[in-house]
Amino acid sequence: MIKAGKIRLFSLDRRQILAILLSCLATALSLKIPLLLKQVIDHGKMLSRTSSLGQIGFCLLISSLLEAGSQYLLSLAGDERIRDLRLLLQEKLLRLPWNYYKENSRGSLLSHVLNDSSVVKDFTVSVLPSALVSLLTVAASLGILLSLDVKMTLVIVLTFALIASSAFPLGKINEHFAYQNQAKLSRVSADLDENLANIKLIKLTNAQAGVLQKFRGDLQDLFALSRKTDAVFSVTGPLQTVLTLAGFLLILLYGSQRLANGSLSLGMLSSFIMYMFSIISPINNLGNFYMSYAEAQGSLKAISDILAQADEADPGQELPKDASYLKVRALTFAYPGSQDPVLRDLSLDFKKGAKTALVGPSGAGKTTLINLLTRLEAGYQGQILLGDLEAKSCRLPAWRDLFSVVAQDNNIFAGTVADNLLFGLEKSVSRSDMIKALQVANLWPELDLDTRTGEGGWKLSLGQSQRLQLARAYLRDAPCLILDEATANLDPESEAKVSQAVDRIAREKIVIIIAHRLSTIANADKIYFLDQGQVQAAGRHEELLKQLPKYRAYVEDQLRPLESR
Ligand SMILES: Nc1ncnc2c1ncn2[C@@H]1O[C@H](COP(=O)(O)OP(=O)(O)OP(=O)(O)O)[C@@H](O)[C@H]1O
Repeated sequence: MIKAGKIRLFSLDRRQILAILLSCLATALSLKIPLLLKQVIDHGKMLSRTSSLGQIGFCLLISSLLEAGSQYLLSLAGDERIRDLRLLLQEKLLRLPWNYYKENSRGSLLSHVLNDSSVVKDFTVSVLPSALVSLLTVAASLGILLSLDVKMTLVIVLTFALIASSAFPLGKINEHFAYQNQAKLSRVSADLDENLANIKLIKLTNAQAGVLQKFRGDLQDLFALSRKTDAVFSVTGPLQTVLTLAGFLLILLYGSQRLANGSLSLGMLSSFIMYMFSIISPINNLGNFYMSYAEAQGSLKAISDILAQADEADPGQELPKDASYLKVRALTFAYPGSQDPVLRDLSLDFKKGAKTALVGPSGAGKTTLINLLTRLEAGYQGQILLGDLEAKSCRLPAWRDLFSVVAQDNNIFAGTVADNLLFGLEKSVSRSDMIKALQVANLWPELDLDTRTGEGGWKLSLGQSQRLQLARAYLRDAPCLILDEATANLDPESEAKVSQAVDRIAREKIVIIIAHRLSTIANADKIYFLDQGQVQAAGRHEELLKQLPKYRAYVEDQLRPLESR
């Protein structure tokens, strides 16, 4: 299992080392073949010829088997490596603060988890082992060649030095392209994700043409880059072939001259040519190594950047058993990078068995307050207290267990109604418990446990999706229920069903409602009227109507028909 901070490009596990050893053995056997061939050619005796041919066959067979074993082990190591890397990234992504997701697009994160991990895996389990084996192959071949004939060996080294020097500048160009390619691929992935996530908006605003144009632009950028890479590759291949052939001819010319003056046997020349061919591919591997290394370094950097991010703070203090009183004292908060606080010096009390409504115009800071209470946002001044315990000092999962949130935005995911009910629950829940939850939320028998909800709850009506969230909240049974009322108007029947469900689930709980509907506001035990990040007044609806003209104006504004606002 890979650990964060332990991802290195130059690290080999035991399985990879074994695979490299097998591959080296296979190479050693195959390097013996040209020598055996030399014997077959140079020694006329049939007996020696047959036994050498037999040995060649044996070497071929065993080296193929060893190579197959090595490949299997490396593939297995690769499969494990990519599984572990992706898991590590997903674990990390689940622990990062919520703010991180506001700054980084989902598409590029997807690209890091899927593509970059694959590049890193390829390097560590394929490129690196094969470069090591190549290096050993080249060194061993040159050793054998030197022992056979120094001058011929020097001609071969000279030839390959020539080939390598031509490949190096092309490798440098490719390295530059590899970096750009990763960045552009991540942008394409980000755009694609955004387009799919906003498909409804795209359709309703007829934005297909604009969206397609932007996406085409991204693809065109990627295409332009691929074209350059293709151009370099199309030169690299033939150039290497021509240079290799030229080298081959040089060796053949020099060899035939030596053959003519009797200083080299035909068998020796044949084995030299065979050795030359056997080191072409390892030398190419070594030539491409730097480019793959540069690409893998880019991917590793993207992965390491994610892994180096600080997790959500989780100090570790357990919660008191009595979770009946939530207090906010002198709370001030500004979003990161902003000097202007969106909440200023707020003090509020939320009690068990009471419905507290947060009311106020758009942008007043209601959602921000909820995000601070649930610790999605951090970095506030002042205090958020459960009893006498400060939120910041509590274990984060335990703190989040305090809340069930019924949100306006899409908190339903693709699956069945039952999948959605059970989401995040660790306790075992029977089918009859789930049906009870649907009944409490006024959803039974309207929806069945096996009804499919569609991506983001698209197959459900707004009222159904709210009631399904309420049913989930019922099963979760957290001490504090937070309701962000949908601004979209529900029809009176749905609204009545939702309010009945809330009343059933909210008994004996701290209930906090971001309230938009007059019926909810009027029904609340206490209302905090927020404006510009401050509590303007607190009390029951009738009291606030009398006390605060601004509140009265707000309520009248809420009641006025939309077209006259
Ligand atoms: N991530 C963010 N970064 C910077 N500013 C933000 C961020 N999220 C919200 N804000 C700002 O904080 C202020 C309060 O926003 P908030 O969403 O809490 O208001 P609200 O009362 O819930 O509004 P609404 O009723 O429209 O949902 C707004 O001015 C908003 O622009």
